[in-house]
Amino acid sequence: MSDALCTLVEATHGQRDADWCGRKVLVINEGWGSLVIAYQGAQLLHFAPHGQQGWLWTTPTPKEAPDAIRGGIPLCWPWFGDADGHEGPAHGTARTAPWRIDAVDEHQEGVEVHLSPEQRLDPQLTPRVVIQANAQRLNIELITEHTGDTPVSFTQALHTYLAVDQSFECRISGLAGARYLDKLDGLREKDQQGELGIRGALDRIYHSSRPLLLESGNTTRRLAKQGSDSSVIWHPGSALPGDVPAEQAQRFVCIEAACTQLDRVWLAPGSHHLLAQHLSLETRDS
Ligand SMILES: O=P(O)(O)OC[C@H]1O[C@H](O)[C@H](O)[C@@H](O)[C@@H]1O
Repeated sequence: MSDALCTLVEATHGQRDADWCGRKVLVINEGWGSLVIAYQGAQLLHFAPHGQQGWLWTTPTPKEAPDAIRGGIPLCWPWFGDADGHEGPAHGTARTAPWRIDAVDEHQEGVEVHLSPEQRLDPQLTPRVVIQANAQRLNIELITEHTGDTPVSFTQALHTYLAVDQSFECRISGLAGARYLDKLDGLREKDQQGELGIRGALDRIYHSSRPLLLESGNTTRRLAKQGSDSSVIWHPGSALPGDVPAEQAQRFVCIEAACTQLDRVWLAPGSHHLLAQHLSLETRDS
């Protein structure tokens, strides 16, 4: 966890709003653990069960608000990747928009937080987010309701940045045999041979709905998902974006639960779609 986020969490007992790098954030620090959510983009920036290191990575040097924050779980909505015929930035408008917190339901074992955008982000689609956290797991749901009149399709992602010891020593299992589009090779279609070891720059869209295991050092994390047939794996390698300091280059890997050009979501008026990612620690007998 970045020093500034760490200081915020340590200075919090219970729940409060605070400022992080010019952005309003909700900080919760309870017996079960801690989390930090930015009102910008409904972006979860930090989650840790009590006594554990943070599970997510967030840059200590974000661009100025309201530019997108690199880290935690950015929402790519209502499109993933390039503007895809829309007018607007890569990965959509949700991650830079102001959101409001509709409810914080705290209980002995954990917390559930509900968020919705302050303004309409799409003419027909309305998103909301539910984050559930406790000492064992983190669940995030991005629910899209069709509140318009005509069928519409969209793409999206929960663009999760996982904190790791050494990016280029990580292994991701659960993708063996899956087809993928290699974004670093002109979107060529390829087959994953064996398990995936991250050893350099990687930008791939796997056609897969399976749960994945991320092994980093002595820790194995399980990432399951719902409502998603695309798993995006991304690390920039040595071509670091400007908001990633060199010493942080090996501290993260992105494993994204997505709906992409491989599995666009079609919604009829009055229907909804639920995209979810579930993170937990893998133990030997689980
Ligand atoms: O820099 P961003 O807009 O946050 O995008 C970061 C990355 O997100 C995804 O993982 C895409 O597959 C990548 O192509 C992109 O570079």
